[in-house]
Amino acid sequence: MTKVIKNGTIVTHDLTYEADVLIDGGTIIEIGPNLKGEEELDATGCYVMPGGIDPHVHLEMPFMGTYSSDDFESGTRAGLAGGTTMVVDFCLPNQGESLLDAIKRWDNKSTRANCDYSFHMAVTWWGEQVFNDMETVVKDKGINTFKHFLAYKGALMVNDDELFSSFNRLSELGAIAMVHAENGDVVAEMTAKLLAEGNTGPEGHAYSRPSQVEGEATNRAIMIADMAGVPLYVVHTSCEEAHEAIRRARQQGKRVWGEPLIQHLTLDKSEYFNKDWDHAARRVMSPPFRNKQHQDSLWAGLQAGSLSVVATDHCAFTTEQKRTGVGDFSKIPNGTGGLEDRMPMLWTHGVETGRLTPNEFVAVTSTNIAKILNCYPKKGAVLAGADADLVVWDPAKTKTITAGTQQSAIDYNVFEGKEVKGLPRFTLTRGHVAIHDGEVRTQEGHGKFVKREANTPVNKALSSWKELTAPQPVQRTGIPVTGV
Ligand SMILES: NC(=O)NCCC(=O)O
Ligand SMILES: [Zn+2]
Ligand SMILES: [Zn+2]
Repeated sequence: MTKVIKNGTIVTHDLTYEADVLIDGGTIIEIGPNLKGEEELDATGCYVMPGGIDPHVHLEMPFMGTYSSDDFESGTRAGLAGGTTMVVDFCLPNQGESLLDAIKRWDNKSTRANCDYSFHMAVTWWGEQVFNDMETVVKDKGINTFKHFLAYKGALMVNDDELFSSFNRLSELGAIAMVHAENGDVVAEMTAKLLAEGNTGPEGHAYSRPSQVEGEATNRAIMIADMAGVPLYVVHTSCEEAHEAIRRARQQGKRVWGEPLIQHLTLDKSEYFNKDWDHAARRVMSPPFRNKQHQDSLWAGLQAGSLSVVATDHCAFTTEQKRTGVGDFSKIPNGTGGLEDRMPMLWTHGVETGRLTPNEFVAVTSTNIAKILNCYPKKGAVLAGADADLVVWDPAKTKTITAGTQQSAIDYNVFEGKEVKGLPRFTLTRGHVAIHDGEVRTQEGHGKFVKREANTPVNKALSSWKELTAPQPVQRTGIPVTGV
Protein backbone atom coordinates (compact mmCIF):
# COMPACT_ATOMS: atom_id res chain seq x y z
CA MET A 1 0.00 0.00 0.00
CA THR A 2 1.53 3.33 -1.05
CA LYS A 3 0.98 6.65 0.67
CA VAL A 4 1.79 10.09 -0.59
CA ILE A 5 2.31 13.21 1.50
CA LYS A 6 1.21 16.06 -0.76
CA ASN A 7 1.55 19.87 -0.87
CA GLY A 8 4.05 20.15 1.99
CA THR A 9 7.43 21.83 2.35
CA ILE A 10 10.22 19.39 3.13
CA VAL A 11 12.54 20.61 5.87
CA THR A 12 15.71 18.67 6.55
CA HIS A 13 18.84 19.67 8.47
CA ASP A 14 20.26 21.27 5.31
CA LEU A 15 17.45 21.95 2.82
CA THR A 16 13.97 23.48 2.56
CA TYR A 17 11.95 22.80 -0.61
CA GLU A 18 8.50 21.96 -1.88
CA ALA A 19 7.90 18.35 -2.90
CA ASP A 20 5.63 15.37 -2.36
CA VAL A 21 6.88 12.25 -0.56
CA LEU A 22 5.89 8.78 -1.78
CA ILE A 23 6.02 5.90 0.69
CA ASP A 24 5.77 2.19 0.02
CA GLY A 25 5.36 0.04 3.14
CA GLY A 26 7.81 1.43 5.63
CA THR A 27 10.18 3.18 3.22
CA ILE A 28 10.34 6.49 1.36
CA ILE A 29 10.60 5.54 -2.32
CA GLU A 30 10.40 8.87 -4.15
CA ILE A 31 10.48 12.61 -3.51
CA GLY A 32 9.35 15.05 -6.18
CA PRO A 33 6.48 17.03 -7.69
CA ASN A 34 3.01 15.64 -8.47
CA LEU A 35 3.44 12.17 -7.00
CA LYS A 36 0.50 9.81 -6.68
CA GLY A 37 -0.21 7.09 -4.10
CA GLU A 38 -3.10 4.94 -2.94
CA GLU A 39 -3.60 7.04 0.22
CA GLU A 40 -3.07 10.81 0.33
CA LEU A 41 -2.03 12.84 3.35
CA ASP A 42 -2.53 16.56 2.86
CA ALA A 43 0.39 18.61 4.14
CA THR A 44 -0.83 22.01 2.92
CA GLY A 45 0.70 24.70 5.15
CA CYS A 46 2.93 22.11 6.86
CA TYR A 47 6.58 21.13 7.03
CA VAL A 48 7.51 17.52 6.28
CA MET A 49 10.43 16.67 8.54
CA PRO A 50 12.32 13.61 9.76
CA GLY A 51 10.53 12.25 12.83
CA GLY A 52 12.16 13.19 16.11
CA ILE A 53 14.69 10.88 17.72
CA ASP A 54 14.87 11.01 21.50
CA PRO A 55 18.20 9.40 22.43
CA HIS A 56 17.65 9.54 26.17
CA VAL A 57 14.62 7.82 27.71
CA HIS A 58 14.08 5.46 30.63
CA LEU A 59 10.93 3.39 30.11
CA GLU A 60 9.95 1.09 32.95
CA MET A 61 13.32 1.82 34.50
CA PRO A 62 14.13 0.09 37.80
CA PHE A 63 15.37 3.01 39.89
CA MET A 64 15.40 4.13 43.53
CA GLY A 65 13.23 1.24 44.71
CA THR A 66 10.55 1.56 42.05
CA TYR A 67 10.01 1.55 38.27
CA SER A 68 9.43 4.60 36.08
CA SER A 69 5.77 4.59 35.14
CA ASP A 70 5.83 5.00 31.38
CA ASP A 71 6.62 1.70 29.71
CA PHE A 72 7.54 1.07 26.08
CA GLU A 73 3.87 1.22 25.09
CA SER A 74 2.78 4.47 26.79
CA GLY A 75 6.18 6.10 26.36
CA THR A 76 6.39 5.55 22.61
CA ARG A 77 2.72 6.53 22.22
CA ALA A 78 3.53 9.80 23.98
CA GLY A 79 6.56 10.28 21.73
CA LEU A 80 4.55 9.74 18.55
CA ALA A 81 1.86 12.18 19.71
CA GLY A 82 4.59 14.82 19.89
CA GLY A 83 6.33 13.92 16.61
CA THR A 84 9.03 11.59 17.94
CA THR A 85 9.44 8.37 15.95
CA MET A 86 12.43 6.70 17.61
CA VAL A 87 13.62 6.43 21.20
CA VAL A 88 16.82 5.09 22.72
CA ASP A 89 16.59 3.52 26.19
CA PHE A 90 19.39 2.42 28.55
CA CYS A 91 19.95 -1.24 29.47
CA LEU A 92 20.95 -1.24 33.12
CA PRO A 93 22.71 -4.38 34.38
CA ASN A 94 22.37 -5.08 38.10
CA GLN A 95 25.59 -5.36 40.13
CA GLY A 96 27.32 -8.55 38.94
CA GLU A 97 24.79 -9.20 36.19
CA SER A 98 26.03 -9.96 32.68
CA LEU A 99 25.37 -7.31 30.06
CA LEU A 100 23.68 -9.94 27.90
CA ASP A 101 21.18 -10.83 30.62
CA ALA A 102 20.34 -7.14 30.98
CA ILE A 103 19.67 -6.96 27.25
CA LYS A 104 17.27 -9.93 27.57
CA ARG A 105 15.29 -8.04 30.21
CA TRP A 106 15.14 -4.96 27.98
CA ASP A 107 14.17 -7.09 24.94
CA ASN A 108 11.20 -8.42 26.92
CA LYS A 109 9.99 -4.95 27.88
CA SER A 110 10.39 -3.38 24.47
CA THR A 111 8.16 -5.78 22.50
CA ARG A 112 5.26 -3.37 23.17
CA ALA A 113 6.87 -0.35 21.51
CA ASN A 114 4.76 1.64 19.07
CA CYS A 115 7.78 3.08 17.25
CA ASP A 116 11.33 2.00 16.53
CA TYR A 117 13.84 2.02 19.34
CA SER A 118 17.41 1.21 20.18
CA PHE A 119 19.41 0.66 23.37
CA HIS A 120 22.48 2.15 24.97
CA MET A 121 24.28 -0.17 27.40
CA ALA A 122 25.13 1.12 30.87
CA VAL A 123 28.37 0.11 32.58
CA THR A 124 27.20 -0.11 36.19
CA TRP A 125 30.01 -2.29 37.53
CA TRP A 126 33.42 -3.40 36.29
CA GLY A 127 35.06 -6.80 35.95
CA GLU A 128 36.31 -9.39 33.46
CA GLN A 129 32.79 -10.42 32.52
CA VAL A 130 31.81 -6.86 31.61
CA PHE A 131 35.04 -6.48 29.64
CA ASN A 132 34.26 -9.65 27.67
CA ASP A 133 30.53 -9.01 27.25
CA MET A 134 31.22 -5.59 25.75
CA GLU A 135 32.54 -7.20 22.58
CA THR A 136 29.36 -9.28 22.11
CA VAL A 137 27.20 -6.25 22.85
CA VAL A 138 28.97 -4.25 20.15
CA LYS A 139 29.51 -6.95 17.51
CA ASP A 140 26.37 -9.09 17.87
CA LYS A 141 23.77 -6.96 19.59
CA GLY A 142 24.13 -3.77 17.55
CA ILE A 143 24.78 -1.45 20.50
CA ASN A 144 27.65 0.98 20.05
CA THR A 145 27.04 3.40 22.95
CA PHE A 146 27.86 2.77 26.63
CA LYS A 147 26.76 5.03 29.47
CA HIS A 148 28.61 5.58 32.73
CA PHE A 149 27.12 7.24 35.79
CA LEU A 150 29.55 9.47 37.71
CA ALA A 151 26.67 10.12 40.14
CA TYR A 152 24.34 7.91 42.23
CA LYS A 153 27.02 6.74 44.67
CA GLY A 154 26.34 3.28 46.07
CA ALA A 155 24.01 2.42 43.17
CA LEU A 156 24.94 3.07 39.54
CA MET A 157 28.12 5.12 40.02
CA VAL A 158 31.51 3.98 38.69
CA ASN A 159 34.90 5.28 39.86
CA ASP A 160 37.58 6.88 37.73
CA ASP A 161 39.71 3.71 37.42
CA GLU A 162 36.65 1.77 36.23
CA LEU A 163 35.76 4.61 33.90
CA PHE A 164 39.22 4.64 32.36
CA SER A 165 39.23 0.84 31.92
CA SER A 166 35.81 0.94 30.28
CA PHE A 167 36.73 3.87 28.02
CA ASN A 168 39.88 2.04 26.89
CA ARG A 169 37.81 -1.03 26.05
CA LEU A 170 35.32 1.10 24.08
CA SER A 171 38.16 2.65 22.15
CA GLU A 172 39.38 -0.84 21.15
CA LEU A 173 35.87 -1.84 20.09
CA GLY A 174 35.17 1.34 18.09
CA ALA A 175 32.26 2.30 20.35
CA ILE A 176 31.17 5.59 21.95
CA ALA A 177 31.33 6.50 25.66
CA MET A 178 28.49 8.35 27.37
CA VAL A 179 28.49 9.94 30.80
CA HIS A 180 26.06 11.26 33.37
CA ALA A 181 28.45 13.89 34.66
CA GLU A 182 27.99 14.88 38.31
CA ASN A 183 30.55 14.31 41.06
CA GLY A 184 28.77 11.57 43.02
CA ASP A 185 31.10 11.70 46.03
CA VAL A 186 30.51 15.41 46.57
CA VAL A 187 26.76 15.08 45.99
CA ALA A 188 26.58 12.29 48.60
CA GLU A 189 28.44 14.38 51.22
CA MET A 190 26.38 17.49 50.54
CA THR A 191 23.15 15.50 50.67
CA ALA A 192 24.03 14.08 54.10
CA LYS A 193 24.94 17.56 55.40
CA LEU A 194 21.77 19.19 54.06
CA LEU A 195 19.59 16.50 55.61
CA ALA A 196 21.41 16.77 58.94
CA GLU A 197 20.79 20.53 58.91
CA GLY A 198 17.07 20.03 58.36
CA ASN A 199 16.95 20.75 54.63
CA THR A 200 14.70 17.81 53.86
CA GLY A 201 12.37 19.28 51.18
CA PRO A 202 12.73 19.00 47.37
CA GLU A 203 14.74 22.25 47.26
CA GLY A 204 17.48 20.28 49.06
CA HIS A 205 17.89 18.25 45.88
CA ALA A 206 18.86 21.41 43.95
CA TYR A 207 21.19 22.59 46.74
CA SER A 208 22.94 19.21 46.77
CA ARG A 209 23.84 19.27 43.07
CA PRO A 210 25.13 22.75 42.12
CA SER A 211 26.45 23.39 38.63
CA GLN A 212 30.07 23.10 39.84
CA VAL A 213 29.68 19.36 40.51
CA GLU A 214 28.48 18.90 36.96
CA GLY A 215 31.26 21.07 35.53
CA GLU A 216 33.96 19.14 37.39
CA ALA A 217 32.65 15.74 36.30
CA THR A 218 32.27 16.87 32.70
CA ASN A 219 35.89 18.09 32.61
CA ARG A 220 37.05 14.84 34.21
CA ALA A 221 35.15 12.65 31.75
CA ILE A 222 36.50 14.66 28.81
CA MET A 223 40.07 14.26 30.05
CA ILE A 224 39.66 10.50 30.61
CA ALA A 225 38.01 10.03 27.20
CA ASP A 226 40.89 11.92 25.61
CA MET A 227 43.45 9.70 27.35
CA ALA A 228 41.57 6.60 26.19
CA GLY A 229 41.00 7.93 22.67
CA VAL A 230 37.24 7.41 22.68
CA PRO A 231 34.48 9.78 21.48
CA LEU A 232 32.38 11.08 24.36
CA TYR A 233 28.68 11.97 24.54
CA VAL A 234 27.70 13.93 27.66
CA VAL A 235 24.03 13.38 28.54
CA HIS A 236 21.75 16.02 30.07
CA THR A 237 24.17 18.95 29.93
CA SER A 238 22.41 21.50 32.10
CA CYS A 239 24.80 24.32 32.94
CA GLU A 240 27.42 26.74 31.66
CA GLU A 241 30.30 24.97 33.48
CA ALA A 242 29.58 21.70 31.66
CA HIS A 243 28.88 23.47 28.38
CA GLU A 244 32.10 25.44 28.73
CA ALA A 245 34.07 22.19 29.14
CA ILE A 246 32.40 20.68 26.07
CA ARG A 247 32.85 23.88 24.04
CA ARG A 248 36.55 24.05 24.91
CA ALA A 249 37.09 20.37 24.12
CA ARG A 250 35.42 20.74 20.74
CA GLN A 251 37.52 23.80 19.95
CA GLN A 252 40.58 21.67 20.71
CA GLY A 253 39.41 19.10 18.16
CA LYS A 254 38.21 16.56 20.71
CA ARG A 255 35.27 14.38 19.74
CA VAL A 256 32.76 15.41 22.38
CA TRP A 257 29.02 16.08 22.12
CA GLY A 258 26.64 17.70 24.62
CA GLU A 259 22.95 16.97 25.04
CA PRO A 260 20.74 19.58 26.75
CA LEU A 261 17.22 18.54 27.73
CA ILE A 262 14.06 20.43 26.84
CA GLN A 263 13.33 20.67 30.59
CA HIS A 264 16.62 22.48 31.32
CA LEU A 265 16.07 24.81 28.37
CA THR A 266 12.59 25.90 29.44
CA LEU A 267 12.11 25.33 33.20
CA ASP A 268 14.19 26.90 35.96
CA LYS A 269 15.14 26.20 39.55
CA SER A 270 12.39 28.38 41.04
CA GLU A 271 10.19 25.28 40.57
CA TYR A 272 11.94 23.65 43.56
CA PHE A 273 10.96 26.55 45.83
CA ASN A 274 7.25 26.20 45.12
CA LYS A 275 5.32 26.01 48.41
CA ASP A 276 3.47 22.95 47.15
CA TRP A 277 5.64 19.91 48.03
CA ASP A 278 4.17 17.81 45.20
CA HIS A 279 4.82 20.53 42.62
CA ALA A 280 8.49 20.75 43.62
CA ALA A 281 9.04 16.99 44.00
CA ARG A 282 7.53 16.23 40.59
CA ARG A 283 10.36 18.28 39.09
CA VAL A 284 13.18 16.56 40.97
CA MET A 285 15.65 15.21 38.47
CA SER A 286 19.42 15.07 38.11
CA PRO A 287 20.96 17.40 37.24
CA PRO A 288 18.34 19.79 38.65
CA PHE A 289 16.86 22.76 36.79
CA ARG A 290 19.17 25.79 36.75
CA ASN A 291 18.80 29.58 36.43
CA LYS A 292 18.30 31.86 33.42
CA GLN A 293 22.06 32.35 32.78
CA HIS A 294 22.55 28.61 32.41
CA GLN A 295 19.52 28.38 30.14
CA ASP A 296 20.88 31.17 27.92
CA SER A 297 24.18 29.30 27.70
CA LEU A 298 22.41 26.12 26.54
CA TRP A 299 20.39 27.96 23.90
CA ALA A 300 23.53 29.70 22.66
CA GLY A 301 25.27 26.31 22.47
CA LEU A 302 22.53 24.94 20.24
CA GLN A 303 22.83 28.01 18.02
CA ALA A 304 26.62 27.87 17.87
CA GLY A 305 26.83 24.11 17.40
CA SER A 306 28.78 23.48 20.62
CA LEU A 307 25.75 21.50 21.86
CA SER A 308 24.36 18.97 19.42
CA VAL A 309 21.14 17.29 20.53
CA VAL A 310 17.98 18.10 22.51
CA ALA A 311 16.63 15.10 24.45
CA THR A 312 14.21 14.52 27.36
CA ASP A 313 15.71 11.93 29.74
CA HIS A 314 12.05 10.88 30.00
CA CYS A 315 11.84 9.02 33.30
CA ALA A 316 8.33 9.57 34.60
CA PHE A 317 7.23 8.88 38.18
CA THR A 318 3.72 9.42 39.54
CA THR A 319 3.00 11.79 42.42
CA GLU A 320 2.52 8.74 44.64
CA GLN A 321 6.00 7.49 43.71
CA LYS A 322 7.52 10.92 44.33
CA ARG A 323 5.97 10.97 47.82
CA THR A 324 8.41 8.24 48.89
CA GLY A 325 10.68 11.18 49.56
CA VAL A 326 8.47 13.13 51.99
CA GLY A 327 10.81 14.11 54.83
CA ASP A 328 13.97 13.14 52.88
CA PHE A 329 14.56 14.65 49.42
CA SER A 330 17.24 12.05 48.63
CA LYS A 331 14.49 9.40 48.45
CA ILE A 332 12.40 11.25 45.84
CA PRO A 333 12.73 9.17 42.63
CA ASN A 334 14.81 11.25 40.22
CA GLY A 335 13.24 11.91 36.86
CA THR A 336 10.75 13.93 34.84
CA GLY A 337 8.69 13.40 31.69
CA GLY A 338 8.88 15.22 28.37
CA LEU A 339 8.62 12.76 25.46
CA GLU A 340 5.34 14.18 24.16
CA ASP A 341 6.37 17.79 24.65
CA ARG A 342 10.00 17.97 23.48
CA MET A 343 9.28 18.85 19.85
CA PRO A 344 6.40 21.34 20.41
CA MET A 345 8.23 23.02 23.32
CA LEU A 346 11.46 23.32 21.31
CA TRP A 347 9.62 24.65 18.27
CA THR A 348 7.74 27.20 20.40
CA HIS A 349 10.72 28.38 22.46
CA GLY A 350 13.34 27.82 19.75
CA VAL A 351 11.95 28.39 16.27
CA GLU A 352 9.08 30.73 17.14
CA THR A 353 11.45 33.01 19.09
CA GLY A 354 14.11 33.04 16.35
CA ARG A 355 16.68 31.16 18.41
CA LEU A 356 16.69 28.25 15.93
CA THR A 357 15.91 27.95 12.24
CA PRO A 358 13.57 25.14 11.19
CA ASN A 359 16.62 23.34 9.72
CA GLU A 360 18.50 23.67 13.01
CA PHE A 361 15.41 22.31 14.76
CA VAL A 362 15.61 19.19 12.56
CA ALA A 363 19.34 18.89 13.21
CA VAL A 364 19.05 18.96 17.02
CA THR A 365 15.90 16.83 17.31
CA SER A 366 16.79 14.16 14.76
CA THR A 367 19.62 14.28 12.23
CA ASN A 368 22.59 15.05 14.48
CA ILE A 369 21.82 12.18 16.81
CA ALA A 370 21.12 9.78 13.92
CA LYS A 371 24.63 10.54 12.67
CA ILE A 372 26.24 10.24 16.12
CA LEU A 373 24.51 6.92 16.82
CA ASN A 374 25.29 5.62 13.31
CA CYS A 375 21.74 5.07 12.06
CA TYR A 376 21.70 7.89 9.49
CA PRO A 377 20.23 8.03 6.82
CA LYS A 378 17.94 5.10 7.72
CA LYS A 379 16.74 7.46 10.46
CA GLY A 380 16.92 11.27 10.66
CA ALA A 381 16.50 11.84 6.92
CA VAL A 382 13.90 12.59 4.26
CA LEU A 383 15.53 10.70 1.42
CA ALA A 384 14.51 7.92 -0.96
CA GLY A 385 15.50 4.66 0.75
CA ALA A 386 15.18 6.04 4.29
CA ASP A 387 12.63 4.69 6.76
CA ALA A 388 9.33 6.58 6.50
CA ASP A 389 9.67 7.98 10.03
CA LEU A 390 8.21 11.38 9.34
CA VAL A 391 6.35 14.19 11.00
CA VAL A 392 4.03 16.49 9.08
CA TRP A 393 4.44 19.56 11.24
CA ASP A 394 1.75 22.22 11.39
CA PRO A 395 3.44 25.46 12.53
CA ALA A 396 0.06 27.13 13.08
CA LYS A 397 -1.46 24.47 15.34
CA THR A 398 -1.65 25.40 19.03
CA LYS A 399 -2.50 23.75 22.34
CA THR A 400 -2.13 24.23 26.05
CA ILE A 401 -0.15 21.39 27.59
CA THR A 402 -2.08 19.58 30.28
CA ALA A 403 -1.85 16.21 31.99
CA GLY A 404 -5.56 15.67 31.36
CA THR A 405 -5.03 15.02 27.65
CA GLN A 406 -1.49 13.62 27.57
CA GLN A 407 -0.50 10.09 26.53
CA SER A 408 1.98 9.57 29.36
CA ALA A 409 0.79 7.32 32.19
CA ILE A 410 1.58 9.80 34.98
CA ASP A 411 -0.86 12.14 36.70
CA TYR A 412 0.84 15.51 36.02
CA ASN A 413 2.99 17.26 33.46
CA VAL A 414 5.98 19.45 34.32
CA PHE A 415 4.97 21.75 31.44
CA GLU A 416 1.35 22.05 32.66
CA GLY A 417 -0.30 25.23 31.34
CA LYS A 418 2.39 26.05 28.77
CA GLU A 419 1.03 27.23 25.40
CA VAL A 420 2.72 25.66 22.40
CA LYS A 421 2.53 26.65 18.74
CA GLY A 422 3.73 23.99 16.28
CA LEU A 423 2.41 20.42 16.52
CA PRO A 424 2.21 17.29 14.39
CA ARG A 425 -0.66 16.96 11.92
CA PHE A 426 0.52 13.44 11.08
CA THR A 427 3.26 11.30 12.60
CA LEU A 428 4.40 8.29 10.57
CA THR A 429 6.39 5.43 12.03
CA ARG A 430 7.90 3.31 9.24
CA GLY A 431 4.96 4.31 7.03
CA HIS A 432 2.20 3.73 9.57
CA VAL A 433 0.21 6.90 10.37
CA ALA A 434 0.26 6.68 14.16
CA ILE A 435 -1.04 10.22 14.74
CA HIS A 436 -3.72 11.37 12.32
CA ASP A 437 -4.82 14.95 12.87
CA GLY A 438 -5.08 14.60 16.65
CA GLU A 439 -6.31 11.02 16.57
CA VAL A 440 -4.04 8.36 18.09
CA ARG A 441 -3.76 5.31 15.83
CA THR A 442 -0.68 3.67 17.31
CA GLN A 443 -0.09 -0.07 16.90
CA GLU A 444 1.35 -1.79 19.96
CA GLY A 445 4.35 -3.88 18.93
CA HIS A 446 4.90 -2.05 15.63
CA GLY A 447 8.30 -0.80 16.84
CA LYS A 448 11.46 -2.65 15.84
CA PHE A 449 14.91 -2.64 17.37
CA VAL A 450 17.41 -0.51 15.41
CA LYS A 451 20.87 -2.11 15.32
CA ARG A 452 23.78 0.31 15.19
CA GLU A 453 27.25 -0.63 13.94
CA ALA A 454 30.44 0.38 15.73
CA ASN A 455 33.43 2.08 14.08
CA THR A 456 31.49 5.18 13.09
CA PRO A 457 33.29 7.72 10.88
CA VAL A 458 34.13 9.69 14.03
CA ASN A 459 35.61 6.59 15.72
CA LYS A 460 37.75 5.92 12.65
CA ALA A 461 38.98 9.52 12.43
CA LEU A 462 39.79 9.65 16.13
CA SER A 463 41.64 6.33 16.13
CA SER A 464 43.70 7.39 13.07
CA TRP A 465 44.61 10.63 14.81
CA LYS A 466 45.48 8.89 18.08
CA GLU A 467 47.66 6.39 16.22
CA LEU A 468 49.46 9.17 14.40
CA THR A 469 50.09 11.15 17.58
CA ALA A 470 50.80 8.17 19.89
CA PRO A 471 54.05 8.20 21.92
CA GLN A 472 56.92 6.89 19.79
CA PRO A 473 60.33 5.82 21.12
CA VAL A 474 63.14 7.98 19.70
CA GLN A 475 65.55 5.90 17.60
CA ARG A 476 69.02 6.87 18.90
CA THR A 477 72.56 6.01 17.99
CA GLY A 478 75.45 6.23 20.37
CA ILE A 479 73.49 5.42 23.52
CA PRO A 480 75.83 5.81 26.50
CA VAL A 481 76.76 2.51 28.13
CA THR A 482 76.10 2.58 31.86
CA GLY A 483 78.39 1.12 34.54
CA VAL A 484 81.65 1.74 32.60
N1 LIG B 1 17.90 12.16 35.28
C1 LIG B 1 17.18 11.64 36.25
O1 LIG B 1 16.95 12.33 37.23
N2 LIG B 1 16.69 10.38 36.18
C2 LIG B 1 16.94 9.42 35.21
C3 LIG B 1 18.25 8.72 35.38
C4 LIG B 1 19.38 9.55 34.85
O2 LIG B 1 19.51 9.75 33.64
O3 LIG B 1 20.17 10.07 35.62
ZN1 LIG C 1 21.58 10.66 34.12
ZN1 LIG D 1 18.79 9.49 32.00
